[in-house]
Amino acid sequence: DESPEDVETIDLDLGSFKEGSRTDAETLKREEEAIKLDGLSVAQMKEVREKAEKFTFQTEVNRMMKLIINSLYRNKEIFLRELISNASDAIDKIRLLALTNKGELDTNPELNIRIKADKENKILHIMDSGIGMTHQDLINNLGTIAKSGTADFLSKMQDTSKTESGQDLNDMIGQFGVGFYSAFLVADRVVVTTKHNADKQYIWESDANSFSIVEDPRGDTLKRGSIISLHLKDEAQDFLEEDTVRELIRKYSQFINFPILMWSSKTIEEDVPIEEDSTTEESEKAEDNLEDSDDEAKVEEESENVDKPKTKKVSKTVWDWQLINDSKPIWTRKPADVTDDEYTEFYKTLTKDSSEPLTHTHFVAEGEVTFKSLLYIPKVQPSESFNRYGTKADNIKLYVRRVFITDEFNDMMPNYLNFIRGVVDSDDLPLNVSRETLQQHKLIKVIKKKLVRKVLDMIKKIDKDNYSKFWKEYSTNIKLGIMEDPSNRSRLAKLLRFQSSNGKDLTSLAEYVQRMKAKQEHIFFIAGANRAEVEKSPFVERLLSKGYEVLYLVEAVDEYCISALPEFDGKKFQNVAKEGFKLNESEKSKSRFEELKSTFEPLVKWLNEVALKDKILKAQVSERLSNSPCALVAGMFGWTGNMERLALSNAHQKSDDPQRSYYLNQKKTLEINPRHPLIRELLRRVEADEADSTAKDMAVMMFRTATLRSGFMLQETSDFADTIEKMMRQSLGVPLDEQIELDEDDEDIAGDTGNDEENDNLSENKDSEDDEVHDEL
Ligand SMILES: Nc1ncnc2c1ncn2[C@@H]1O[C@H](COP(=O)(O)OP(=O)(O)OP(=O)(O)O)[C@@H](O)[C@H]1O
Repeated sequence: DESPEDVETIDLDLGSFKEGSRTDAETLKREEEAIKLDGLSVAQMKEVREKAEKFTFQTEVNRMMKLIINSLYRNKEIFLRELISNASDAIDKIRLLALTNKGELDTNPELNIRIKADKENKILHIMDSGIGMTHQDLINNLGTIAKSGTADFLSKMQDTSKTESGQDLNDMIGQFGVGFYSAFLVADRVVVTTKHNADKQYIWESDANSFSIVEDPRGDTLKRGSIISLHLKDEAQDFLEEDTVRELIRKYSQFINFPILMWSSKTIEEDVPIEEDSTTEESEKAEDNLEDSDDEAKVEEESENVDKPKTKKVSKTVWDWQLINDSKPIWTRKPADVTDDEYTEFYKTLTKDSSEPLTHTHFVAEGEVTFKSLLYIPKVQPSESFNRYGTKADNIKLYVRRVFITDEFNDMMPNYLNFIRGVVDSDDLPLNVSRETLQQHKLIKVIKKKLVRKVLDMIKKIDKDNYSKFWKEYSTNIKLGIMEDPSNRSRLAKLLRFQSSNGKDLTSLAEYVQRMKAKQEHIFFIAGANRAEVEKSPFVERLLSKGYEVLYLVEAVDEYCISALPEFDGKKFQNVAKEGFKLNESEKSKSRFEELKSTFEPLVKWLNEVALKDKILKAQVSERLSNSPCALVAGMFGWTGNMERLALSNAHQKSDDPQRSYYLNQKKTLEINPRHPLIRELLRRVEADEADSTAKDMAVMMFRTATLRSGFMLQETSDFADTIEKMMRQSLGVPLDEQIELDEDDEDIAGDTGNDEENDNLSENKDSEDDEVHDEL
């Protein structure tokens, strides 16, 4: 329903800028004044400083300032990215307000960001016509840290003792951006002049130790917006150079959606009339306009037409606001016109990630709602992502008709896809409603649904090499998706990869199905802690020896994930550690199996009714075992040993949770291997004498080893150990009744064998069992 080629080009209707259009002398003058704070007379300046209210920074800000000021951070240039990004946010804010109250823009209808270097005074000014700050905003925003990003930054700093080394700090400054305060990377004094529609114009000033605020004695010169004026440190003078600044804007801020203008000089050629007798005067005048001495003045005589006044061409330097960026949003451009580099650079600006993305998709969706979108998959997701799973993530920016609305609709993506970064822009959503109303809008639901489809599509298209990188990073997300998003289950299932008995490489389910044997009906899998364990599990023995492929599910989430997946490509899944296992074999082997079943009927009956009566759900002859004598099989809806292990290690589960104890105490089926000599011997003994006590002991022993081998937790460990020790006595020829030698000193505590200490944490009904131990010994 959508082809990227259809992305149409739309011009920004707000905030567009035509070079050379800013010639209005009065506006320029106003800006000049505002920019030149230092242009205040000495007397004015003194008065301003005396009147100013003094403030101290919040402790956290102080700490951050110290870190920033003293940092050896090399990449100081990011300050410009941060300030431009703040300026852009401020313009976004006023534009958003203007959607519901048009009058807000009247105070200053032009929306742009301007940069001006004042070489003489060593000040770099960053101006915006954004929302501005009220007196209270200045205190709140530029004196405290509110945003989570910065708070995270500080807490990380605290966590890492290594930060003294500088290296980690470097990484962190880069990663977190640190916002406004990064101004102090390059400036020792920062002055913010600002005008908000709801307040007067103020001057905020700080030397990084404290700050002051005062009403601007010049009154309202800005009309609306802010100027951040950086008094550059000696070592940061390079940021006054036009070329340096222009390069930085291109590098970090080329995708800002508002015009960024720079006060720049350029050399133009001008025709200047030559008046016979005033030539010298003219060239002097031209000379006056030239700021640089290397400008040449060329004179061309116009010889042909004598009637026309003679002119000469003069190159001169003129200053004007020059547009630096292409503020047409990248997602509104045709994909064919956007280079890979541009996609990467946009991603970096969007995310502050320093590496390139794994992949992206750029599309326009049509139908019930039309929208354009550009989505990315980062190479890695933050390591703490799963700890914050399900909490809000502001990774998708929503625009309506190129106007930034919010990145706080935190459910634009389902939880399992909240690593996706990008933008969505629709013309079909209403602009003049509150965000809350918008969030409930029915079209938002449609957009969300389509976004998920497009993301899954993008993932499907990742090539083989990159897919393994993707899988390494995001496999758990996809598996959680299977559990959480039934409507996309089959799409997600195609993305799954598992280890398998087929080889070392991961396999997709489709590949598994292709390799299935002719009569094989099920996709076989076993779940466990790791490959080595599941490979040796009794449950896979016979399958493997008969050449069936078994999927090895060795991640914690795997077994839950597959339980949520009823089938793939019409094939049901069979957990080989659970009941219901059948091999679809030839008639001959079927009848042989029936024979075995009847042969072993007496043993099965005896196990069920005598030897293991209270321990197992039932005993039965196994189809799956080949080397092990027996195995313990979970019920169709019960927990396998793997599930049990996971449930017990899950810190969130309470030990008195009724569901948990229900599962833990569920009895399992004991499967016996009719081909195994131990089982055959047991059958022989039981047939000879149902009351054979050794046979009974051995049956209990087999049940317990099967419990362990099948990955379950053994409840009666102490008893188990005692039985083994008893068998050890027998093998070594030590009489069962031979007593433990006692030290003379120990005699008074002879009753205490010390046994319980070893088994303390394992034994559930320790007391009663210890009593038994004493009796036997
Ligand atoms: N040019 C500006 N115009 C209006 N308000 C601004 C401007 N610059 C900063 N602010 C205000 O100061 C606040 C603090 O800015 P800062 O850059 O430290 O953090 P942030 O932008 O909120 O977070 P981050 O930079 O981590 O995205 C901003 O949230 C904003 O309210």
